[in-house]
Amino acid sequence: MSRVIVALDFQDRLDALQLVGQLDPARCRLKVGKEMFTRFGPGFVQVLQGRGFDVFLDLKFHDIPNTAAAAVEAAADLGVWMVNVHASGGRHMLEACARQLAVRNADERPLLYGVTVLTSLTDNEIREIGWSGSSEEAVTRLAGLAHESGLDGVVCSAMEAELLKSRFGPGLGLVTPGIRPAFAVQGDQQRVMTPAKALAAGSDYLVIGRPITRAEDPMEALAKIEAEIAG
Ligand SMILES: O=C(O)c1cc(=O)[nH]c(=O)n1[C@@H]1O[C@H](COP(=O)(O)O)[C@@H](O)[C@H]1O
Repeated sequence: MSRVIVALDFQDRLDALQLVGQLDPARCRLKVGKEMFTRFGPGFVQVLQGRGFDVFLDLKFHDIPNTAAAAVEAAADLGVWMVNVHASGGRHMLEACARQLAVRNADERPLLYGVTVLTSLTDNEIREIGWSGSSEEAVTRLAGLAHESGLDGVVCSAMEAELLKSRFGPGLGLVTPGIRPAFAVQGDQQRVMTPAKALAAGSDYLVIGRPITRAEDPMEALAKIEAEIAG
């Protein structure tokens, strides 16, 4: 199964479905984030699932434990493959979310991932927020918290993947956005890496949006990424 997750960030439902119509569930999974979920709701996720795709519901929940756990439960009821929360929501929130899913059979619950430090943040911005240390230190701290709290993995930049795998071992899954093939522009992402380098560093899943979705020929872009990974 492919390790590519295509980020569907579209304003227009038909534009998104036109791309999805060209994609094969054996070649990628799909991510639905805040923009499309807010516009088109759970029905849109169900359409994608009906077409055979595993869906990563990327709503980055961050709230009091009771509310966050209930939101994670709603994602599980929707049947998504993966859901995420902000690891900075704290230990009690993370544990409550993990506990909420633990009552389900392993194959009947989504994977639960914790967002560490957004790939768009620089060390300067991290300091401005008030987190101590470099991005690597903040990511390691939050990944440790997520791991101890029973999450399946974390969302981080591929630049931290090697460090996290060596620190926490293969039991902590890594989803890495901020993937930029050589042919793509960096845009608002700061901590970026190419697909092949990210996998070599220890990423389990690559989240790739605009380099595919905004390419002149999205299928050609995906094929180039697959060739880079294979080669
Ligand atoms: O949780 C995420 O998926 C996420 C976390 C993060 O730190 N950085 C990040 O870019 N993302 C998401 O990954 C996608 C990246 O898209 P592109 O920058 O277009 O490849 C977007 O949908 C972001 O919302």
